[in-house]
Amino acid sequence: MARQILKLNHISAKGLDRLPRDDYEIASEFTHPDAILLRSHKLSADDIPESVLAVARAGAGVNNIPVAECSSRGIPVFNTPGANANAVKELVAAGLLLGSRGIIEGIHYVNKLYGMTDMAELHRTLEAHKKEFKGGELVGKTLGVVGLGAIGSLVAEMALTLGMEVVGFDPALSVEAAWRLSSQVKRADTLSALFARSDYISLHMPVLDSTRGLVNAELLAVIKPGACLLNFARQEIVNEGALVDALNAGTLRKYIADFPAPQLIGRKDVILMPHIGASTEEAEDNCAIMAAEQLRDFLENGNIRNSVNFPNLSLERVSGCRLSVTNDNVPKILGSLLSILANENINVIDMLNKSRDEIAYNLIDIEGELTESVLDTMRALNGVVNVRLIGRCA
Ligand SMILES: NC(=O)c1ccc[n+]([C@@H]2O[C@H](COP(=O)([O-])OP(=O)(O)OC[C@H]3O[C@@H](n4cnc5c(N)ncnc54)[C@H](O)[C@@H]3O)[C@@H](O)[C@H]2O)c1
Ligand SMILES: O=C(O)[C@H](O)COP(=O)(O)O
Repeated sequence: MARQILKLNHISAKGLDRLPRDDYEIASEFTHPDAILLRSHKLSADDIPESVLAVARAGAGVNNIPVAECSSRGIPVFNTPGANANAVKELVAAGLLLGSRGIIEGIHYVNKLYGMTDMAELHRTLEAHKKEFKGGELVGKTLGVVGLGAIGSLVAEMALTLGMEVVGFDPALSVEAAWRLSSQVKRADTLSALFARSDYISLHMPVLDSTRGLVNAELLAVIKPGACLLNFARQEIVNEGALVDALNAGTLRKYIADFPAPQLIGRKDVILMPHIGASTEEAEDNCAIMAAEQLRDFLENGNIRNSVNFPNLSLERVSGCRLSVTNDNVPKILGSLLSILANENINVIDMLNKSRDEIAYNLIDIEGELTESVLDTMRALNGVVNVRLIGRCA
């Protein structure tokens, strides 16, 4: 029977093609879907039917998904790290230019001259007014990059090529991300230090309990006067009241963001875009392909790549018959599972077990006949969250 994928956003056809239609049905409504594929759709725990085995986010941020609830139900949540990073980097480059030059104001001014038909008069008018749109250059200015992951590291690199000084802050920098980073990126010891010395600040961290409202009145009070803040990460990271106060006080010269909010729209010192950081053909294809492939590998093999709540784990198939078991990360459960199999004379020919926080996940390749009642015995074990039989047993 074909697996059913509930698709809650537009997903690029190139990604959906990775789920062959003979084996997968894809639609925006199913009562008992096997998995959910989405982008920024706000998913609540109540919207996830019991049948769902996995949730795949074609994109980076997972703050629209109830990840903790998924973890307690044994549902891995996947995302696509880095797949849209270049698209965001390019928009940040545009943001830096919009923040340094009178480009938007200049374009508005020219549009207002619609109907001026005399070329000489048009020329005179433009030349007389262009001083109103003078800007500054980026070269030699300092960009502070907050969060040096997939996007932040590309933004840092891009700014260096524009001749900017780059200072970075990331308290949880992974070793892999550190290797990617140019040695020219200077390290700020604290966020306040970064805010105090940067002419431009670009945010590139996820929304977490630790980052929600992180850019607050205290931080904005130490910002270098006349600095420009770019937010292509998430609105929730910036305290809106404190932001408006800093703009009104003139300490923050400009706010450029991908997340419009009612009290920011229409301000001269704010440039807002409609959450288009990842809206390029290339990024949409990359994210959709990665999400679909990860989902398929999980549904067909139990392998886990790029999950935000489960351990990453991949085991080559040596038999047609595989068990995937999710359990609480406590002692003795794996032993009990293996005893049940041994008592049934079922041979384990390969297995892998990994844990992450409170979750342990196992792939167990077996030989022998496995009945539904054995599976139920395993499911009934204290601490076992779910047991799935993948493939057919002999
Ligand atoms: N505007 C858009 O369309 C768009 C597109 C993609 C991603 N995003 C947002 O950008 C975020 C980052 O994406 P990414 O692909 O670079 O993710 P990533 O996981 O590769 O990098 C995030 C980095 O933030 C760091 N970090 C965590 N807490 C921090 C803190 N308190 N201070 C500083 N750094 C901290 C992490 O250590 C990590 O290195 C996403 O979570 C998403 O919210 C927006
Ligand atoms: O976190 C992300 O990947 C971005 O915010 C992109 O969101 P989107 O897929 O809805 O454009």
